[in-house]
Amino acid sequence: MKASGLDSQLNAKWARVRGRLRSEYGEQAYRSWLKPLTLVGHDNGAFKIAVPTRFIRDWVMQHYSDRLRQLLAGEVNEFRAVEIVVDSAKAPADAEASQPAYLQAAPAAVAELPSPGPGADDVSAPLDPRFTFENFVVGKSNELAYAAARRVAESKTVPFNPLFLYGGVGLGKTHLMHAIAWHIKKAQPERRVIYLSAEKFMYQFIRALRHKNTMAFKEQFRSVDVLMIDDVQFISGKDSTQEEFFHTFNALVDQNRQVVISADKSPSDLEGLEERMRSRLGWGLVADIHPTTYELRLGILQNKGEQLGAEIPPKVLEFLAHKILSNVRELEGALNRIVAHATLVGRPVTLETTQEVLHDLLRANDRRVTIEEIQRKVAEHFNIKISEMQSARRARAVARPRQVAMYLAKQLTSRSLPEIGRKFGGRDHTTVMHAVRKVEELRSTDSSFSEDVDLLRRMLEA
Ligand SMILES: Nc1ncnc2c1ncn2[C@@H]1O[C@H](COP(=O)(O)OP(=O)(O)OP(=O)(O)O)[C@@H](O)[C@H]1O
Repeated sequence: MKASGLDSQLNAKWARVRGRLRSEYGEQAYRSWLKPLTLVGHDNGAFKIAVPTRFIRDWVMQHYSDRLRQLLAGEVNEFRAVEIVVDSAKAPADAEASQPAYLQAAPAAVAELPSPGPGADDVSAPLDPRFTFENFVVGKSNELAYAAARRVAESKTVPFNPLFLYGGVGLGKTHLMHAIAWHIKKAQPERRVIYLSAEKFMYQFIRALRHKNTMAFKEQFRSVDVLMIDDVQFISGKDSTQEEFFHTFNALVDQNRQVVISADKSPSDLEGLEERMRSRLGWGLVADIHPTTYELRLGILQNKGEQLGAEIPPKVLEFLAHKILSNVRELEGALNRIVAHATLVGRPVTLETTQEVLHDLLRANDRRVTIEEIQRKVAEHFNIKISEMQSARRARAVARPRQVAMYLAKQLTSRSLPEIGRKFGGRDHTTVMHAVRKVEELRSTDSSFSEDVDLLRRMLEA
């Protein structure tokens, strides 16, 4: 296979394919996953493409390889196959400087900072023993965050820096951070890990200022191998703490120490944060946790039910997964309540007792949103006529918003697929199912689309 000196015609075709991927998947997905692809060989329709890490290869194979194949086949008549290989030396040379930090080769020197002072463990908040990878249920909405967290925990070097996890309340950010800490403590006990909330970071900093021992404060943080700060939105707007955090962050990243951050919004949406800070936070891997799907909620309930060792009829679990959509914390709370009640009164858990015990929670979770409201908001947002929600037109400009509305109807109401289909011009339930899948797929590959959908959801839930 010819590995170098690809002819200019082929290079132009490859550039076109990359351009298409970029416009189809959006800037963020492109920068994170597709830009690192380098065409290294071509032989009679067989393409060889190099990526710098195994993680990227697996992700590309899973999410983009079909489209990549289609695009290459569209460019080259004799197209036969595409092979993706890992070659760390093949990170695109011209892009080195502008690449996300996690794609750049890790500097060899990691021992320039002094060894951790005795106080490093004091600042770290206690870890919840239940928050491990083993206890984390993975679904579509959290698979990227999970994979990235695992990668950080298992890697001996720094795969991406920082890892920025974000998502709504109670969706598992803290759980994943603790899981990283537990894993590192077990597998690499020599590495010093600090985990704390941004609030606690702020408190420690202010205390150090008051006691005039900011040097010791700085030392504590700057001498760790892995620093994890939870709920970083709390330091936005607090200028001096933000400044200190920024210095600490930079010092650690420059020394190739791992930083993991969580927040309720993406770096670009965090308010009250300085621009340089915002941009630096987004340099590594930004992984969002979406609201849960029904399948994930059911999986979590089954898992948790087993842990509790309680006999809970599957119907009850399905009922809860349908009804409690707010977040995982509330879902767990509901399960604990019905199990506690059953134990106290010495009677088995049934659908009736569940409804009785949880009537307040169920009422709060009852869907107020109607399908009509969803259709109206979505039509407004995409600037199409509301009648297009029922129309038979298939042009993408109307079909996509319609699919988004179907998806939201499934997420935000307790209507069945056939019922939803009927409200969209008498469509079949398989059409609704297809729409839901399509939107989920697009959400995982196109961050701006995903943000649009989240925005609509928030507006409808408000
Ligand atoms: N995928 C999951 N599998 C199992 N448990 C989960 C999952 N996601 C969340 N949980 C559980 O839900 C609860 C809330 O999660 P967690 O505290 O990590 O949320 P969070 O995103 O950090 O929320 P907050 O924004 O309030 O800090 C925890 O008990 C956690 O174990």
